[in-house]
Amino acid sequence: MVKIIDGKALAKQENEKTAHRVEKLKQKGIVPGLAVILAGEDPASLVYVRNKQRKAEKLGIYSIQKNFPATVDQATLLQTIEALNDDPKVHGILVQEPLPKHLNGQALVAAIDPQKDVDGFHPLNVGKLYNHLPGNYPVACTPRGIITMLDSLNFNYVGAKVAIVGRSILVGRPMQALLINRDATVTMIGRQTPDPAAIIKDADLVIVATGKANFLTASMVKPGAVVIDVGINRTPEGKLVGDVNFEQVKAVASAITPVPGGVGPMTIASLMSQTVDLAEWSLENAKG
Ligand SMILES: NC(=O)C1=CN([C@@H]2O[C@H](COP(=O)(O)OP(=O)(O)OC[C@H]3O[C@@H](n4cnc5c(N)ncnc54)[C@H](OP(=O)(O)O)[C@@H]3O)[C@@H](O)[C@H]2O)C=CC1
Ligand SMILES: Nc1nc(=O)c2c([nH]1)NC[C@@H]1CN(c3ccc(C(=O)N[C@@H](CCC(=O)O)C(=O)O)cc3)C=[N+]21
Ligand SMILES: [Mg+2]
Repeated sequence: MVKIIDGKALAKQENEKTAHRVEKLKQKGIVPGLAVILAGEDPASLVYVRNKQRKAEKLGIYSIQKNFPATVDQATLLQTIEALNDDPKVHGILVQEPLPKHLNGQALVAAIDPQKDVDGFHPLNVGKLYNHLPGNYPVACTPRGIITMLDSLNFNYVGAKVAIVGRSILVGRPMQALLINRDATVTMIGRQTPDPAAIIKDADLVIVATGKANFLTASMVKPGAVVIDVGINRTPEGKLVGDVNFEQVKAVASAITPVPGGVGPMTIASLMSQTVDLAEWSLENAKG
């Protein structure tokens, strides 16, 4: 029997812990704060923004939303980031991806104080993760949430063959780092990869983050593999679907995440807990 990995239930568990940690910080006079910068109207970003606003409010996290039209210029966004870097009420800053093409997203992320980089996208934090350095630093929320899901299955990382489809800074690359740091053998797949089907068919764990509905079909998957679906796509009818043909693949996989109710809620839970991490670390730094 296939196990449907319940992202909503796992997220609820994590959110309860987060709410408790928020309470403890409040007793010390600190309210964890999260600032989100959005330029334009990417549909997946709008889903994300709506859900995390709601969750932050529920958990007692102070949240600020900075919305700009798609025509906003780089200097305005840089000024916004600098003001948030200097705002003591803000512990986490996030710039929504994707950004309109005329903007330099890398430069914006590099302008975020690395200690407020709640997405873990700043080059300093990416470098720490990639080098498997010890210590406290933020890591990308979606891969962090996926690790929580895999841990819940007692997934055996050591020696596991993993195929990751998609190589973005948001998902694929940090996912690769977290998995190689756990001694998995990871193959990255992009548009130019020759014979991706053969690589995927050999994998014990398949993680799909392409933004292409129905990318992964049953015949591509090794029987008993674990399948993680990161994709968020809207059908013409307005339904939310992932990158995996869920009905087909669940007949072959040993465990699979649904969309909605899989990776998405875990991403939000990771974002909330990491906002609290940053607030706690800033308190430790202030003491030390
Ligand atoms: N549920 C959640 O919490 C989150 C969901 N998402 C969703 O996940 C999806 C991916 O997002 P993101 O990582 O930002 O995506 P990007 O659009 O930045 O990257 C897509 C990646 O997929 C690869 N790709 C696309 N088509 C194919 C193909 N046919 N064969 C092989 N590789 C392909 C691209 O390859 P190449 O590099 O060669 O161009 C690229 O690396 C989106 O639907 C997004 O909305 C994203 C973040 C969080
Ligand atoms: N800097 C940055 N960091 C991100 O992590 C980031 C981003 N930009 N841009 C957009 C993508 C997309 N993303 C989602 C997170 C949660 C849901 C989510 O809550 N999904 C619910 C949707 C439920 C519903 O509302 O129907 C689910 O899958 O169950 C969706 C999408 C994060 N992203
Ligand atoms: Mg400053």
